[in-house]
Amino acid sequence: MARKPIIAGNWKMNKTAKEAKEFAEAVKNNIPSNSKVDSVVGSPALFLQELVESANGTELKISAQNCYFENAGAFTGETSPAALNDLGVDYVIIGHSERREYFHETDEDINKKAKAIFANNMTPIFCCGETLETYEAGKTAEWIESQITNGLVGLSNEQVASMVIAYEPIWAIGTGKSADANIADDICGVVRKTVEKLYGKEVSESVRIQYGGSVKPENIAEYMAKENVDGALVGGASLQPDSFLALLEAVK
Ligand SMILES: O=C(CO)COP(=O)(O)O
Repeated sequence: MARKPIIAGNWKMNKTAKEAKEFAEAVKNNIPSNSKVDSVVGSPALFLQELVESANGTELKISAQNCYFENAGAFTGETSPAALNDLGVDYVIIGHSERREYFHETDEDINKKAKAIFANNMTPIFCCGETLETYEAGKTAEWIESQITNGLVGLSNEQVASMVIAYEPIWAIGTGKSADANIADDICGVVRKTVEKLYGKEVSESVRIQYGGSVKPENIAEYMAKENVDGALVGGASLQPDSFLALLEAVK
């Protein structure tokens, strides 16, 4: 079964409401309408409602960048997955290395979030990736295996088959130092093998795996040409409409 490419922008903590709206207006009707690629924008929670309304009926899908694992209650400052689903959000990015590092999220938290996202009919974009130290020590494969094993525990075959996993080496995020496409393919292959070991071949052939880390319009084609890379999770180069659209156009 051919996997449909998926390009997701991760705006991180950027833009104002006005800028977010301008982006959606500029992009939503210019997405290649051949359905060759799923196009997603990951926005701060503040602008999700505006973006969902603006993108309604178009090819542009909207993602949150995080959520909590409970639907409601005394959790000051958190975002409810039930409320995200109610807004019309389709995807939620979880386990980004910035959240793991600055907000101390553990594999266990991320696993609970994955379950809560599925329970609320949305799709997780589950991030994994290693530090430069782990990479240089030659321990990337075992690190990724452990993040996947712990992060996906208890999910059903059907859920894992339908989700998106983003491999983002921390040393390539926002550094301009992207991982070589062969390295990205190798580690995305480790992700797929790990999924196969845990959930079987049918699931591993369905799950979509993105590479992330200094992807831009000029280099995205190199990654997309690789067997195990089904898309990209893009930070800086997803912020401007022209650049975001160029990423989509580059997917053949
Ligand atoms: O962290 C990333 C996307 O989630 C990658 O960010 P950059 O594309 O800015 O390197």
